[in-house]
Amino acid sequence: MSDQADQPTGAEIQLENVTKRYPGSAEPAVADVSMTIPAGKIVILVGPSGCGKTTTMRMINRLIEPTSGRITIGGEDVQAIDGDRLRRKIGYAIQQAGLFPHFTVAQNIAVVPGLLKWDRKRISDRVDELMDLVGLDAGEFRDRYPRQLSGGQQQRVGVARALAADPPALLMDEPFGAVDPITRGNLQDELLRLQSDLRKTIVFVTHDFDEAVKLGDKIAVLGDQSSIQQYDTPEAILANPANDMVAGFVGAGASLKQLTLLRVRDVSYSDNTLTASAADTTPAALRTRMTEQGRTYALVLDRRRRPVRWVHVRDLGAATSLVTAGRPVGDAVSTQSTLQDALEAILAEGGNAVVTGSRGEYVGTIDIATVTDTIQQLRTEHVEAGRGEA
Ligand SMILES: Nc1ncnc2c1ncn2[C@@H]1O[C@H](COP(=O)(O)OP(=O)(O)OP(=O)(O)O)[C@@H](O)[C@H]1O
Repeated sequence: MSDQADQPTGAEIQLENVTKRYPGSAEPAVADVSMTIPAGKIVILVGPSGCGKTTTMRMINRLIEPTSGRITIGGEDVQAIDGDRLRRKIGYAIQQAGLFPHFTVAQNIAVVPGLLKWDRKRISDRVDELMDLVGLDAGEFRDRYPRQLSGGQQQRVGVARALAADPPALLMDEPFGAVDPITRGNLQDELLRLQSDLRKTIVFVTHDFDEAVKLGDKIAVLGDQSSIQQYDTPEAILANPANDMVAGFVGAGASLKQLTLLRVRDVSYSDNTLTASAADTTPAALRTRMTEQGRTYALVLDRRRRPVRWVHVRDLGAATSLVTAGRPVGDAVSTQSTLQDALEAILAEGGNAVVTGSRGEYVGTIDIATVTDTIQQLRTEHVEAGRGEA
């Protein structure tokens, strides 16, 4: 949780009556859009294909020049900011990372610092610092080329590159659009973790409403020509879509989507599973403990208390070691995971999913009843909120 006293390092962005008319097009791509993007918040632009999300975003860093209207960052008109300063103020990350294929990871991250003519030592230190920040080992990845990285690793480099000059604002255009759903979930979690420290102003474009709900402090649902259909918190949009178009976007299962707003740490998961250390416990000793305590299942942990195997008491009679007894732990969730991720893990595991802490250590288990109770509670709150408004 971020401290209330934390000052955002981000700067407010304002769009005032911004219009973009591409040459030769009868209709503007973006028509008279005004919105305020608060400092230090993540604002998501979501809407159907072709509605003008990318055009709106790119006018902020002047990759596209508006036909009319005004855009300010930290109160300063972007038209008055020269190219170097604009790059220092606004980082940019795009789908498929957009890395230069013939540059190494380090050279890719160093692009903006290089343009800003930082000295070599400062650039090199910054590259190491950023790689660490986005969870890439500098020793291993610094000198690799983009093609030698997975999609998720490329996206991490893209985010590091966007952050290189420590800009107060970041523009992210479907940055996680091209990776598999699991990597995407991890990258989203990491962005939230980064943001809780960095508190940049982030404008994030996506097609995916679930991603918007998970990441956004506020969501702008856009219609044709970037017309703002609703601009509010995810909670408010899910609970009260402003019109049919927004309702269509929210789609079915609004209460399930609310599971992306809650984290495992917010609910009361249980921590009374019987655990045993694989290194120090024999199968026979564990069996005795389980029988004494009337337990059917136990969780085997490694030396660092990370969950490794589920064992049924029946598995232990013939087992020679806890390292191989029972079955491996499948999908685990962390305390930072959303309840939606937890639900998926519970379904995949067919019962309880293990909850781990920040170093992967066992902290508890979560089951389907915890999730259904939470959905029930959210429903009741909404019904009451709806009555309050009527
Ligand atoms: N360079 C251009 N010249 C002419 N028209 C353009 C140009 N770029 C975009 N457009 C048009 O402007 C409209 C908005 O495009 P934009 O890329 O901003 O939408 P988007 O919401 O980001 O779409 P998507 O989600 O498919 O990426 C579309 O109708 C598109 O065809």
